[in-house]
Amino acid sequence: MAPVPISPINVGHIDDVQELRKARPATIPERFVRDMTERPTLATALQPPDTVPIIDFSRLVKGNKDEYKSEMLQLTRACEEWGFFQVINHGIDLSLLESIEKVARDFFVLPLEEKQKYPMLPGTVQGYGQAFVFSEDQKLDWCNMFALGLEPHFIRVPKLWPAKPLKFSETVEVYSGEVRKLCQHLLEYIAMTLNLRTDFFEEMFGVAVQAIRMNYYPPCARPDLVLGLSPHSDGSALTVLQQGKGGSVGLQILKDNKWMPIQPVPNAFVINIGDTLEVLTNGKYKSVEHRAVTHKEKDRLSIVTFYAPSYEMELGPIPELVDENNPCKYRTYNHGEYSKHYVTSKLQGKKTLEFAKVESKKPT
Ligand SMILES: COC(=O)C(/C=C/C1=C(C)CCCC1(C)C)=C/O[C@H]1C=C(C)C(=O)O1
Ligand SMILES: O=C(O)CCC(=O)C(=O)O
Ligand SMILES: [Fe+2]
Repeated sequence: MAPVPISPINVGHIDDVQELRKARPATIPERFVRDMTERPTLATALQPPDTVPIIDFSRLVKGNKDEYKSEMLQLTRACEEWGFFQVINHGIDLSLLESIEKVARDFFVLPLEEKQKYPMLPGTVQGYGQAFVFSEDQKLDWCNMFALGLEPHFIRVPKLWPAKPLKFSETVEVYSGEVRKLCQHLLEYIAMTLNLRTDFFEEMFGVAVQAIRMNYYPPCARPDLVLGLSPHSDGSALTVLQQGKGGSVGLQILKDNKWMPIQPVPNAFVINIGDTLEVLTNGKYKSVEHRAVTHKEKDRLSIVTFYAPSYEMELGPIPELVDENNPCKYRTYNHGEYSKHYVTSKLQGKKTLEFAKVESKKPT
């Protein structure tokens, strides 16, 4: 008899949340019910002008001098004070945003047996399932995920690329190419806000790592008890998030110790600074903790692109951004090692970034 592969990780049985929703159990299974302190009851609506900055990308690319200057100031403020911003007029064809949303939705509505042909195995982050689950007693997110590594090609797992819907792979390729260019351009402007050469990050990153994750949050009868996605910061340099049309307001960021919702802006991308940019800028720009919550009647879809340096890169604070007033907060490490650490740790606020922190000197 062929040996049965033994996984060192025992995650127990993970219910598929779309199937749970269909079955409508009288109570929410215990594994999804959060401890009191984690329950999403405390969101405070952001009041204008205290909302996540909106960057008009077209004013950066082809605005007049004044428009360019004021947009660059907004971008600097967004990176320094928020770690999140929304980008409008980004230049990506709106029909492509519609197409990716359609193939993502069409994928999630497929029968479970079809989706399970592409399983996200315990301890891995690609395919269909729930990522970041490492033990039987870990609470689960009210979310189904489908993720693929895209660039460089060696991170691709071809057997996880779905045959259905028919246009899935083609759409992901075209969409990801466009989002990659957007990331490269955003990093050029971000470099300029730091008085670095425009091509600083492009040169430093080598062949950047890129991955896509589609998150589907079905409605939940008790949104007050569960989380769509656990609090975390992203390990990437930049993350580009597209919120599906007509979905619930689900993304929340931790601002001044309070959870605040991000109102979707039609056709905009939500951009956030990941751990890697926090390290490179020596904490001048921060990766901000965020989470997703669910809704009683509405579902929600998000399509997320992670953009990060090559795994080979040795990474630490950029020397120009370290001085007496801002002493070095992070050590130098290999990005591949950080990626491994990130994907083998559960989502837990900003805990994974402790990997990179310089030990603080104990008072003598
Ligand atoms: C919440 O974050 C993630 O799911 C995630 C995973 C990304 C990846 C894949 C889905 C496929 C293989 C590559 C990669 C690890 C990038 C976050 O990605 C961040 C974390 C690190 C580190 C990073 O580089 O991007
Ligand atoms: O769905 C969302 O809005 C949040 C998704 C997210 O933070 C992630 O996938 O890393
Ligand atoms: Fe995230």
